[in-house]
Amino acid sequence: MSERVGVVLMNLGGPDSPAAVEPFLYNLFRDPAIIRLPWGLRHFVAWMISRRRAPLAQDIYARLGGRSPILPETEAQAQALEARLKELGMEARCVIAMRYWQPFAADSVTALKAEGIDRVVLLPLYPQFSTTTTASSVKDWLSAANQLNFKVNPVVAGCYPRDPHFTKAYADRIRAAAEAEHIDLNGSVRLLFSAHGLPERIVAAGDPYPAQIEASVHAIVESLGCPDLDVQICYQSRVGPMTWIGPSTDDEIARAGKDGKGIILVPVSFVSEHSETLVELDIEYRDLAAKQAVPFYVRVPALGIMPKFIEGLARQVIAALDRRLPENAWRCPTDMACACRESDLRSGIRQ
Ligand SMILES: C=CC1=C(C)c2cc3[nH]c(cc4nc(cc5[nH]c(cc1n2)c(C)c5CCC(=O)O)C(CCC(=O)O)=C4C)c(C)c3C=C
Ligand SMILES: [Fe+2]
Ligand SMILES: [Fe+2]
Repeated sequence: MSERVGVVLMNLGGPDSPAAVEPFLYNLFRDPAIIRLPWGLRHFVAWMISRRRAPLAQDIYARLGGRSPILPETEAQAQALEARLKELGMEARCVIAMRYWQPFAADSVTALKAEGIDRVVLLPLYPQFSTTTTASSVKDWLSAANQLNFKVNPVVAGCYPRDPHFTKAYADRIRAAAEAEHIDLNGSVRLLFSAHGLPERIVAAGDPYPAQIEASVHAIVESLGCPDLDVQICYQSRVGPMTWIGPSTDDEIARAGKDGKGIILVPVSFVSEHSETLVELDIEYRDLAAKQAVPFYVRVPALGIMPKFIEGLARQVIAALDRRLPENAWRCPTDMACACRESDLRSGIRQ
């Protein structure tokens, strides 16, 4: 009998109602990958921060009708991936595990168990590895599988910061946006590659995320093939009083205004739309760009179900299944094509 394959698409998740905002934030801040404190203190701090931040976050989600679109976007990606894998000759069941809101890892384990799945591929929808995202999601899933006595030895597909399908898909998005707005990429325009930020101390502890963001940006720019492109990486979504890596997206928007440069903004760390693209980028930063007299501000859409991107995911899945790893082993699946180091990934997963 042939093996039954399950693919788990992993993302951060988002609240599905105004009442879900505070518990979603609590789940996020009690994650040891985000707040590195002992258990009791971490839960207390998580409770405090989530209570304090909830009203502000509720206002953000109110602009999206009270809920994050990240789950429907991920469901569409799961469906598209399942269909593409089928075309490639692989019958696979694609399910979703969100890190901080439902469906949780345990829900995906229950679904796969009920279907008698015996091979599992974990597919983080984070192209660039971070201990706060990829490693946290994988650890969370392994722990749910263990608790529910689901005895499979999953393989992890990703990170894929330089995957040619992923990077060419963003290059296509940039070209399409420039064409639609009649913008000459060699003219007075700056490409702002805006990635979700990280606290500096997480990077100082060895997180390879900024290096992988740079790897993605280099590959995207290379595939655009415009030698005189004006390119800048920046980091958005700062939360709380910590020092975050920079430069910040708002500072870079102000600098573009001073330089008289229009902006094409590329949300390079995200593959779907949610509050940080639809509110932060499309409303808050657009307003800021207008205030800073930036000549134009065009935001490139996230990849969603773009066929080139889904093709890349399908290939990641197939490649991961070809690598039969020993129990609990982790190897950077992108090997030579990837900027991360195996040792960083190990410490990220095992922390
Ligand atoms: C210390 C806090 C946070 C770190 C570190 C962090 C890393 C990180 N997050 C994403 C992707 C997403 N984050 C999203 C929302 C979100 N993130 C934080 C905090 C940290 N993230 C908060 C408090 C929130 C909630 C919204 C808010 O209150 O501002 C989301 C969107 C969820 C949605 O709208 O559906 C995504 C996606 C990455 C890629 C990352 C590190 C690499
Ligand atoms: Fe975040
Ligand atoms: Fe990697």
